[in-house]
Amino acid sequence: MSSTVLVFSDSLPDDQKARLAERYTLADFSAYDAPSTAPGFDDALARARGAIGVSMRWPAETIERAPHLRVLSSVSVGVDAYDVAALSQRGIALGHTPDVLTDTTADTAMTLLLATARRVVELAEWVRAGQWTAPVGRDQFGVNVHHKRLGIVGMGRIGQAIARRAAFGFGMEVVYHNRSRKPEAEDEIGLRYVEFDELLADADFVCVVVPGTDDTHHMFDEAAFERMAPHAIFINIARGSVVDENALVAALDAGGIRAAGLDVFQGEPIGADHPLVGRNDVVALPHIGSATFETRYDMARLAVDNLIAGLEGEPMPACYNAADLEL
Ligand SMILES: NC(=O)C1=CN([C@@H]2O[C@H](COP(=O)(O)OP(=O)(O)OC[C@H]3O[C@@H](n4cnc5c(N)ncnc54)[C@H](OP(=O)(O)O)[C@@H]3O)[C@@H](O)[C@H]2O)C=CC1
Ligand SMILES: O=C(O)C(=O)CO
Repeated sequence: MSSTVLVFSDSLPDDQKARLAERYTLADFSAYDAPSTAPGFDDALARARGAIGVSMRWPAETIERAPHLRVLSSVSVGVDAYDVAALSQRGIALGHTPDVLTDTTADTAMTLLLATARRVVELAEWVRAGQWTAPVGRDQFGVNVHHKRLGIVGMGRIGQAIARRAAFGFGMEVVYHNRSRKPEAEDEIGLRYVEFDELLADADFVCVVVPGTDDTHHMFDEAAFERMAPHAIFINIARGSVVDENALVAALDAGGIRAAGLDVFQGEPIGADHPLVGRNDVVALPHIGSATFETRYDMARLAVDNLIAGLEGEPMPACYNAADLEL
């Protein structure tokens, strides 16, 4: 009898799903927005040897109800939705999708930088509302991006891709803060390492691209926003959990920072009544960092590669907890 694979989101194109279907019995919950409450989910979880998808939380309690699970393959690079310790303890491999989304996510960060600085969304809406009745003046001016100082918090794969775009494309001075120094990136891109507080105080743009973990939870709190300059623009392409959203609203309201460009929020999806939506000093996007046809396809293919390799006992191309499993 073939192994059961649980598909828990609508993230696999047909050809990639077919690669799984020809090897395994699929328990396919991709039609459900909330698969974990769908009829038959608990039975499928109890049978599954593999699971693949994104945007569903896997706390220890869910993992416990999957006694046969060997491989959990996420169609994302971030693994904050999974209890990694509980997976590793059970010897379950966690696949993820680094690298294939790096450039696309960096492009989205630059989009937010430009959109906030040049007030693109606000002014496009202004045109659409028929308010462009005379040449623009100071009321419509933005601020320059080129040759300004960008502070990046989190100099990993995506942080470095953003830094290259900013330094080589826009002539920006890039400073960074990270858990560990990145000497090669410093040399290649011309980066300068600074302490977190110095970065906050001196940057014209602050962009965060760390993973969502206990350590990074509310890294951007009231004190962090207070250290930033009133002209500074804050960009979050990482996870909503890194920001205390009440503190961000307060900083914007008080003129403590100029604007924010946000791709991610604490509780996604958010509604039109969210305090960070509907204001001209915020560009709010629906978590589209990696959301292009090409990149989402590449992510799905890598996630399927991970799942098949893991279930067939071969090395997975990208196993997040490989080091834990070797212990
Ligand atoms: N908006 C979107 O659609 C997307 C969002 N993301 C988010 O971006 C994150 C980063 O992705 P990626 O660049 O590929 O990951 P990487 O692991 O390559 O980079 C993360 C960096 O953050 C650093 N870091 C981790 N914790 C801390 C901390 N407490 N303080 C300072 N630095 C820290 C790491 O340091 P060190 O090198 O020392 O380990 C690492 O350099 C993902 O985890 C995901 O949450 C990713 C893709 C799309
Ligand atoms: O991969 C991730 O972690 C995302 O947030 C979406 O691509």
